[in-house]
Amino acid sequence: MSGKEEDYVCRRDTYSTSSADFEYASENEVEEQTVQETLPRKVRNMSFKSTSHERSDGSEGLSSSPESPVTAETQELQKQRREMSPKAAQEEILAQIQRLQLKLTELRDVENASSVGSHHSQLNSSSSGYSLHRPNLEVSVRDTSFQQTGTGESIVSTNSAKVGPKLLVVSNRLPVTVTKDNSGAYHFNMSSGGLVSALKGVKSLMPFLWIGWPGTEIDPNERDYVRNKLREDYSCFPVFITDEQANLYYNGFCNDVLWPLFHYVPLPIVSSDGERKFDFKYWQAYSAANYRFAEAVLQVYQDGDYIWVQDYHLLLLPSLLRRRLRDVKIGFFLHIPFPTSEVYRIIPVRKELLQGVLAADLIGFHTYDYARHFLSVCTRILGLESSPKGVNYHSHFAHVGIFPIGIDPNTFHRALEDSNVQQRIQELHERFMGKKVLLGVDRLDYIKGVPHKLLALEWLLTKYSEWMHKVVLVQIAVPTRTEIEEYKKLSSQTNELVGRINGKFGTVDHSPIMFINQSLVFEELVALYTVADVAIVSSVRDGMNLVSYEFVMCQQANKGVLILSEFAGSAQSLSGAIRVNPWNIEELANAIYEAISMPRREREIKHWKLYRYVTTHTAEYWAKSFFQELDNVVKHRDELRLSLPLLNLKSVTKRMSNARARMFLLEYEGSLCHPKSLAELNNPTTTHIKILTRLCSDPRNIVVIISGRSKTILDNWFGNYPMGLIAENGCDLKVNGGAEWRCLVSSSETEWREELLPVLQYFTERTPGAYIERKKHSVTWHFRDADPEFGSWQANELQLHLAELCSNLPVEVNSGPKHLELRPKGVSRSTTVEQLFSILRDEKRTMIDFCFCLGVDRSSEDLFNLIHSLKDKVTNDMNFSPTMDSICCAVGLQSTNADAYIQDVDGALAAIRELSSHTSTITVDSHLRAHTNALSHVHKPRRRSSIRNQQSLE
Ligand SMILES: O=P(O)(O)OC[C@H]1O[C@H](O[C@H]2O[C@H](CO)[C@@H](O)[C@H](O)[C@H]2O)[C@H](O)[C@@H](O)[C@@H]1O
Ligand SMILES: O=c1ccn([C@@H]2O[C@H](COP(=O)(O)OP(=O)(O)O)[C@@H](O)[C@H]2O)c(=O)[nH]1
Repeated sequence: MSGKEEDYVCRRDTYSTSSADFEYASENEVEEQTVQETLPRKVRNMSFKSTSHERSDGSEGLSSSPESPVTAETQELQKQRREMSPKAAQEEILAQIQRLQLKLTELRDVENASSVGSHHSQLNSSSSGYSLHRPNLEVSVRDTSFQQTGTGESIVSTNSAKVGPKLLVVSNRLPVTVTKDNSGAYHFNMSSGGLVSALKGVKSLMPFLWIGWPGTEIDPNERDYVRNKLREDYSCFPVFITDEQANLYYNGFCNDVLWPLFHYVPLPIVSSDGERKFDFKYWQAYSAANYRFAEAVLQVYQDGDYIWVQDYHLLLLPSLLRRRLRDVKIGFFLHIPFPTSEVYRIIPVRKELLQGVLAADLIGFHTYDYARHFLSVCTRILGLESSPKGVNYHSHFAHVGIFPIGIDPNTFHRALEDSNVQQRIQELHERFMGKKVLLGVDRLDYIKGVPHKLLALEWLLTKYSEWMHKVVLVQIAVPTRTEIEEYKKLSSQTNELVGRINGKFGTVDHSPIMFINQSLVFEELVALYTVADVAIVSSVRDGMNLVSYEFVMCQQANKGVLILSEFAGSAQSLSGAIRVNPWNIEELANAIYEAISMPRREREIKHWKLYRYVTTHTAEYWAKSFFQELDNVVKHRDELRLSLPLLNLKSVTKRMSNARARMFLLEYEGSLCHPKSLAELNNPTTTHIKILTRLCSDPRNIVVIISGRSKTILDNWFGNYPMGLIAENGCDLKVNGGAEWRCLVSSSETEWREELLPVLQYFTERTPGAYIERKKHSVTWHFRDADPEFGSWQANELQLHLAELCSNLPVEVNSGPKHLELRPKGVSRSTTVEQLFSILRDEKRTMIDFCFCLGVDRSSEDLFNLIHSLKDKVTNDMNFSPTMDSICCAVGLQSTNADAYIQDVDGALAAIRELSSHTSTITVDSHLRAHTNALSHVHKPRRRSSIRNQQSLE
């Protein structure tokens, strides 16, 4: 196992995973590996595909699949069973049954897997964050009912009838807190949090199930009871996590790594105990916990269900689900800020997290800024093209949307009508008579800016001393995450400040700060919201901040003023607030002064503005908008898939086998290998040569490689093999097997170079990372290695300049992925392919009756069009059989003229491999020997993996 694999595979004593799901290989590694090589050793040795996992506790987990799945463990297990209690032994047997059941499913799945999806999904499980393939657990997840075992854990039944689709909401915590008292009895308390009320509206649309952690470790023997109770009484489905695991995952990774960084708080490199702050054990626990959640979802998922994943605790979950359920509808909502790329890039596992969430169909944020940062991060960190609508990643479009959450106004209306609340309001009015009440309601979290608020009060009381005995700050500081060092520090710092200010400005009759370091019951909170004159939200970052909304709901009578930090998400919606920068203590103090001195009329106007917003943009509205958008994007996705299906290899090979002369037009960079700006980095690997030479070895096949590189480079790469070559995107052509290149550029004018090169040079000097590739006929300006945003921006500028300059020159500007190309007018890949066909005709070669064309999505449109048009006129052309068949296949899902698509480069390579295996292999060995010799000149120094591949071939 490589060091990399070790990093991602969780410790066996807590949770072990096969690396098929958690392995992240670099592009180069993947490119050089064969399908078999990319699979972990354990899986490679098996006669069937496995994506399964094994947990040491043996419960619920998907099993791993050793070489002899049933017998290898048997002796050891039997021995263990003899030593176990009867109950534990029964549980063990049941877990075994479940494992076998899943294995059966996998075997059936493999049997059915014949499309390219299933082939290249094996490649993809390591090459990308997620891959699209058929659900391995399709049979087992079809059912939502559980068979009671009577003794241990439930096992999943496979045979119940399917009901209509349901919504599965997945969040870290269930809305029900489960506790166990000293007598061993369980208690279930439903919370009335924001998400609970938000989802009320969606509940009316379809059946609903909430999946999450019950907040405590549940004894395995009692899990069935807890699960059934939650399911029946609360529509909840628990994800069981041990306390140790929860500590590492929730406190360690979620709240001590992701939370601070997403809120712009830098990570210290070491904690106070001298441990690394970002420790891989936290990441492993996070991955393992996400995997646990995926298992739980798969147990209750049925085809057609919608899955809505909530928040930063579960960033990996969309990809874990997508791997198993290709067509699943997944929404993801981030409740906290998404930071700028300069902060996000600090996270050591930044790519993995992005790849995880990008498998969702819709990713929602509270504000435009968060969405903008996310898109920018996708471009900068993963090098993906993004638009305001979303990001395309491995042929899956992740839509991005802005959905500011709200609250449930009715909850507050009802509370305010409650006579107990009214009585409490009365009491508080009397208690604070003659004073202005400032209110702060925060968890005692460093993001909430509580010290900022206290310092501002201190400033106010110093500067406007007339208010010294007339204002009181009621600060609710709900203890939170008290095990974490930073929270402990904040708590003592806050206590000190409160003591100092109360000591400085307090009297026997009056303390300026009433500090309540505990959570309040809802009724008390509503009463406080109602009597307050000013609410101060001074967060230094806050995803949204619901407190600001709740205060507004309770201020219909008083028309109090809201002071709101511009760093809270709600500041972007609540324009009736006084918006402040909490870091500017004086500004905050002045805002408090302005608020307590504000005339009623002005307060009324501001309040109505706020009230209108809060009562229309409710939690229910938020949930419904998100859900409707999810439904729309998924419908659109499915329509697109229908119009451009995934390449069906079985059908291609069948159609190919009927043909006597086949043409394979294969674009090289972008289709068969990941594009790089420097040609030297894109040498074909041994795997490429092996596959392509095998394809060429069949006398019925004509293989043509198409590239933008020069003929010298193509000769270096492929010159030793009987392939046709098209260089400089059509400028030079070498017909299969021939030694000579034909030049297809008619104009010999080259003066344009002198005129245009200085312009390219000018932009290159001003675009770090950009470079000019000069070729015989054409020139390419590459910006792949430049800053993605700046590079695109410069490319647009350059294109405008060039377009103007080229209008009277025999050259045209073509824009391609991460490059601009200056090519003589009238020459293109399609014109050259057309020429090739006519050369073949003139040379009276066999009539082509099958053509397979592979190209990168949009940039190959002209080629696909040509093939379609040639196909249309086959009957008039002697070069084609009257029955010529053709398939245009795009690598990527954006092409409009292709007949089918392949997800990515790895999939394309796997597909060509498959096609090559349907050819004669008589001459493959001699070609390979030639390649090995050729490589010894081309590949210096050799990369480790290419040497390894070569050795395995030799
Ligand atoms: O205590 P936790 O379980 O770790 O959760 C912390 C809080 O998370 C949620 O707040 C976040 O979402 C809110 C609604 O979208 C948003 O207003 C806030 O800015 C986010 O931090 C949750 O709503 C809180 O109850 C939790 O305390
Ligand atoms: O004693 C308290 C104080 C606050 N809250 C609730 O906690 C939530 C805080 O949400 P917000 O979005 O403002 O901040 P978060 O704590 O989620 O970061 C609000 O709904 C408050 O009503 C509560 O339940 N008990």
